[in-house]
Amino acid sequence: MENGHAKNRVAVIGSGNWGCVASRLIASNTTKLPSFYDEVRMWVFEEVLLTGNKLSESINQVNENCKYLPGIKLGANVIADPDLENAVKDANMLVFVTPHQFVEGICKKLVGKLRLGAQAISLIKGMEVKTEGPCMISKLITDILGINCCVLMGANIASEIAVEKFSEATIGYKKDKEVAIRWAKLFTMPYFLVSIVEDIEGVELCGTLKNVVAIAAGLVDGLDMGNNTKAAIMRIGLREMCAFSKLLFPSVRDNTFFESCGVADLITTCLGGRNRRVAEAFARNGGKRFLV
Ligand SMILES: NC(=O)C1=CN([C@@H]2O[C@H](COP(=O)(O)OP(=O)(O)OC[C@H]3O[C@@H](n4cnc5c(N)ncnc54)[C@H](O)[C@@H]3O)[C@@H](O)[C@H]2O)C=CC1
Ligand SMILES: O=C(CO)COP(=O)(O)O
Repeated sequence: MENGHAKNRVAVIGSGNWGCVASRLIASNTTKLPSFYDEVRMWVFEEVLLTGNKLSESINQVNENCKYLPGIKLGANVIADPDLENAVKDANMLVFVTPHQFVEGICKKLVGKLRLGAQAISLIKGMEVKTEGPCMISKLITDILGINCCVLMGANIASEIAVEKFSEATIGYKKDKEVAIRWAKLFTMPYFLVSIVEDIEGVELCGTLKNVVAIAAGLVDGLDMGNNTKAAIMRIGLREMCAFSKLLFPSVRDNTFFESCGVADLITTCLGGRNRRVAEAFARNGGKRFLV
């Protein structure tokens, strides 16, 4: 019990590289925090592995996601569940961490299936671009499901956090600070420090737009243009991220760009992210498509 409230139960929607690492972080904390049930249900988009086994069954057998995060134990209290409705039905704290293009479909399947008073957080870096204009993923979740949704973004290359190398993250929230603090408690570890800022749009736009800059940085690498050019791309990119964010949401704060979600995520993704790697490979391949 915390402040007279019932215990919290967490479900994670997504089980890719970051989804598994986030589940591992959360599961480590739920066993220590009395205000949370230990068990963390992790929804798995079911796939059949080359061995013929189902991914969800394999995760539960070896406590590892051999496809998206091989070699890392998730914690015995992480239960993989391929049934979306079953995975979320008892949870009051929902963590969305899938590639952005699947969120709308997932949310539509969950309408009317959630616990009353459920809260969400999105770890998804991306946005939906609709004919009416761009729509942030947290807003999509709120609009479809009618629930409050925070965001967690930051310099968070999942494979590094999986082996407990130090990093920071930023939670963006709208008005409800108490809920943001509850999310921060759930994610914080000695090697994963989380701050909260009341600028949900700023935080989420940082996590989305830095990917565009990282693609440019990867092209610079692929064309062997050097570190000075890459630094210039990052500096100009950060300035453009800030200007574009304020054009979309005038409430976005300058300080947000100095949090982990801003300049730090921009740097780590331009150095080591998958967006950078794909762009470098594209440039080295003479600008032609290639198989990964
Ligand atoms: N990997 C990383 O280092 C980080 C990733 N992120 C963000 O987290 C989000 C999720 O990325 P990852 O966990 O890395 O995923 P991933 O890129 O490792 O894996 C893709 C996931 O999508 C699932 N999937 C495939 N088809 C699907 C469908 N039709 N419906 C639903 N799910 C389907 C796969 O089963 C797999 O779980 C993305 O928005 C990414 O930008 C954020 C921070 C770090
Ligand atoms: O968001 C990330 C690090 O914070 C990971 O970026 P990539 O998806 O480009 O690997």
